[in-house]
Amino acid sequence: MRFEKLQLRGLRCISEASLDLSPGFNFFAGANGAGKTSVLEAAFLLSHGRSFRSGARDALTQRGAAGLSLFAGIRHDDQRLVRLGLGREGARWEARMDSESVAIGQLVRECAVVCFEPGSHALIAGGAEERRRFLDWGVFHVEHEFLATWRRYQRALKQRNSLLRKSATTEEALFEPWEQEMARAGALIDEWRRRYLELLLPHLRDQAALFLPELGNLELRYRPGWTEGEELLALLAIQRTRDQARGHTTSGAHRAHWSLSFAQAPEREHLSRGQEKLVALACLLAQARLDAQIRGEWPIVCLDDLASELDQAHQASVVESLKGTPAQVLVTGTDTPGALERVPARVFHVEQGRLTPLL
Ligand SMILES: Nc1ncnc2c1ncn2[C@@H]1O[C@H](COP(=O)(O)OP(=O)(O)OP(=O)(O)O)[C@@H](O)[C@H]1O
Repeated sequence: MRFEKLQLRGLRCISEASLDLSPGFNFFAGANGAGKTSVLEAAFLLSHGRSFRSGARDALTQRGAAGLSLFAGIRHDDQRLVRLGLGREGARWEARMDSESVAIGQLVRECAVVCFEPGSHALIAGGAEERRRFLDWGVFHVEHEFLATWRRYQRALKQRNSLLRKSATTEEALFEPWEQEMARAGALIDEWRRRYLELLLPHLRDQAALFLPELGNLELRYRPGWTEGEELLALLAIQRTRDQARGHTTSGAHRAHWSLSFAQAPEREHLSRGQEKLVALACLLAQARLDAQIRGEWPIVCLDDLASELDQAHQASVVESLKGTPAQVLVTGTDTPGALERVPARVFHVEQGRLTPLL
């Protein structure tokens, strides 16, 4: 899939921009603070319903503007054109698809963007939640029932946590309905996550061998969030008193985690910061390849500030590996990365929130 058109209004320093994008490489060049990352942020908002930057959502809307609005014309590989809109006024978000009002989940399903940006190394260096989010975004795009199941699970978890805090007893009749729901939904989520990671692993190994051959064989470890082989329902009942003392549910799909290790770097601490970034990039591109394999079309790939994140050899190998695919790629940088000089790209000059196509 690709953005044919991307329009931004009132996003950070961008008052108004309308971009006709190339189906291949697009490069956004400009000085620090010019607004390059904001373009990728717009793509990410449409595909995730949130920004990749931390901080208040209010900061997304241009200072002094009443709201922000994003519009994308997405051309799928089967030539279907879908018009997506996402707007925010005050604290309220509104999503539209082909002029109809839709839930954000529906918008996000239509738009798949994989984004490598300076914060991406948190996927490796950060906590389990970052990796769970990455995993769940992938599962969400391939398992249609995932979102509804995940919401059911979250609702039951919230209810159980609230009972743990408010109730003086751990009475079966109070807890059991929510625990049943957590166990049912949790088993499905676990099954989908396992299946997804199994499919992801060969792509991960290929990408890691390309970017980090010196680290040797890659292994993936997954834990469901409760003792392997035990029934979640039984475990929740046993752990009620302990959970009550802690004030929250300590086992379940919300505690799942996965990690990677390499023959030459068995622990995360054995990786340099640059290697962490490369492993994160390998994960993201593996996810893009798996998405393409399952859904039959490549997601859009965004690479923020590529030249300052990776050394030249790795920049070249990223560009080289994407050049051979039908992916639309959006890259930003203060200067054109050497690797991009050898591929045809549409270039946009970005200056103080204004975007001008150059080629
Ligand atoms: N709510 C806002 N209203 C107006 N301007 C904002 C708002 N939030 C951020 N900005 C400004 O918008 C710009 C954001 O730029 P962005 O992060 O997209 O720049 P960039 O070109 O990627 O920069 P760098 O190369 O430094 O990463 C900055 O100049 C910032 O000060």
